[in-house]
This record gives sequence, C-alpha cells and structure tokens, in this order.
Amino acid sequence: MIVFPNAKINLGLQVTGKRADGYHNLRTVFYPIQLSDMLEAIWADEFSFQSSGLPIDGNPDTNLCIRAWKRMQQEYNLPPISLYLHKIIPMGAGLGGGSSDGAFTLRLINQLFKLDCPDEQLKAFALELGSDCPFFLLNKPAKATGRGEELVPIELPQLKDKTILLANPGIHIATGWAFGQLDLTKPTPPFPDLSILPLEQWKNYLLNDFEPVVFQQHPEIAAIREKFYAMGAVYAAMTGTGSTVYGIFDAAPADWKQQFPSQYTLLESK
Ligand SMILES: C[C@@](CO)(OP(=O)(O)O)[C@H](O)COP(=O)(O)OP(=O)(O)OC[C@H]1O[C@@H](n2ccc(N)nc2=O)[C@H](O)[C@@H]1O
Ligand SMILES: Nc1ncnc2c1ncn2[C@@H]1O[C@H](COP(=O)(O)OP(=O)(O)O)[C@@H](O)[C@H]1O
Repeated sequence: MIVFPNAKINLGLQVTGKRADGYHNLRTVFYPIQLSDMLEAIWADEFSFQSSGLPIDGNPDTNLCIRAWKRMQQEYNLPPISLYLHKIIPMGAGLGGGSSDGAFTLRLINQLFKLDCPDEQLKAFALELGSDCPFFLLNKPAKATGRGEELVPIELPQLKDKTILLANPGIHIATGWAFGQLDLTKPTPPFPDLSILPLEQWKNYLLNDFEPVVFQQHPEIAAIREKFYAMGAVYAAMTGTGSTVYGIFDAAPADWKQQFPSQYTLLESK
C-alpha cells in the first residue's frame, strides 16, 4: 500500500497563551498543499524502516513513522511490516512534513490491517505524535485552535485557481525555540474570518506571530516575503515557525526561480 503524505501551510498563526501542560494555545488556518512525500508499507518478517530522498533521522524514539507504527502495534498487537519513506518535503520548514508522515502512517496501518479504529481514537494517537498531526487526518482547509487539534473545516473560494509559490532557504527553525521567543504579554487581535475576507485584504489582517522573532534572527527569511510581494504576490507570509515563506499569486511569474539564490528549495503548488 502506498500513500502520499502532503505538506501544509499556515494561513495566519496567533499564539494566544501558554497552557498548564507546557504547550501553547494557538489560532491558525491549516491549508493542505500539493507537495508530498511517498510512504509504502509491505508485509515483512520483522519491522523495518528505510528512507530515501532528503536524509532523515531514523531514530525510533523521534521518527514519526516509527513512533506511529509502535503506537498502533502496542494497541493492536500487529504482525510486522516494512515501511519505506521517500522524503521530499523539507524538514523543520513549517510545512508539517514529519507530522504528515506520522498521521499518514496511522491511517495506512488502520486501512492495511482493516482495524476500523474510530476517528476519535486515531486523532488521539495523532495528537500524541505532535500538535500538527491531527490536521493531516482531516487534511482539508480548517480553522484550528487549542494545540492545533480543534479543527473546523473552512471554505476558501478566494484560493481557487491561485498559484502558491514556496521558497525555503534551508534554515532549520526549532519549533520549541520559536515558542520560547514570543512575548505573550501583548493582547492578541481577533483572528480574521478568512471565509469572507477578500484575498487582497489578507495582508492587512492576517499575521504570523512568529515572523517578528524569526525575521529578527534571520533577515534573509524576511527578504523572501518582500521578494514575493515585489514579484506581485497578493499575499505572502512565513508558514508555521518557518523557515519556508509562501506567496499567493494569480499566476506564477515566468522567471521566479531565477530571483532566488540557487541553494534555496523552490516549489510550486496549485
Ligand atoms: C506551530 C506550528 C504551527 O503549524 O508550527 P510548525 O512546526 O508547523 O512550524 C505547529 O503547531 C507545531 O506543531 P508540531 O511541530 O507538531 O509541534 P510538537 O511536536 O507538538 O511540539 C514541538 C514543541 O513546540 C512547542 N509547541 C508546539 C505546539 C503548540 N501548540 N504549543 C507548543 O508550545 C512545544 O515546545 C513543543 O515541545
Ligand atoms: N518522518 C519524518 N520526516 C521528517 N522529519 C521527521 C520525521 N519524523 C520525525 N521528524 C523530525 O521532525 C522534525 C520536524 O519536522 P517537520 O514536521 O517536517 O517540520 P515542521 O514542524 O517545521 O513543519 C524534523 O526536524 C525531524 O527531526
């Protein structure tokens, strides 16, 4: 069985406060994009995990595919499988690639072994893996609150037929570090209702709270957003805690890739 775990971007991201469990409450809109890894499971005599593409850490304590397998195995006492991941989504990039791999592994195992695991149970396993993971079980545009697991689907007709360009400068931002940099004493403005806000207005109302702290540390990330606006983006922002920046365009400028340094990862999603 083969599945294609996709990436996401955050349309706005507000952190509203620190919780007793050490996590933060946030508000965002998750938006799935057409950029995917490949994940295959086959029957095997013993469990194994292999990967190709971008190098990833195969540590069983941290790798989200292996952790997902172990959690399902613990619950359902399953026979072994081999997992093979071809990694395409840049990591530590705010694109949720690792989270998506974890969530897709849970769902794949559920289907492969016909476990009929209830949605709420799968969601609970996903949240054990990471705050972003429950979204990838739903995997449609959704407003998110709590740690990111309270999800309400949203229609975004403004994005129909738009092109999303992504530029990743190869800087790894540690999510825990980014949360630690925030000043949580300031009041949070209301989160705009994106289902009715015209796209041209997003730049006035839709903010990512991590941009000021990450941009200050890494001015080259701020420069990507400026470059997208100079190229005609209707809206441009950093996704998650960075370091990927996306621009939303009516149509991609023909020579856009030549405008960035050659070592950047440059991607396009419809
Ligand atoms: C902030 C977001 C927005 O999409 O950023 P990206 O990681 O995608 O950039 C996500 O919620 C990240 O989700 P995820 O990457 O799954 O985070 P987790 O593994 O659950 O947590 C990593 C660390 O981030 C912090 N963390 C994460 C989520 C949250 N709601 N509150 C937190 O305080 C904690 O310090 C935690 O130890
Ligand atoms: N299957 C996986 N693929 C990628 N990264 C993984 C995986 N499992 C665990 N990780 C770890 O998760 C971290 C964050 O990954 P990712 O979700 O891609 O980034 P972000 O949280 O910035 O969107 C990586 O640095 C990596 O160490």
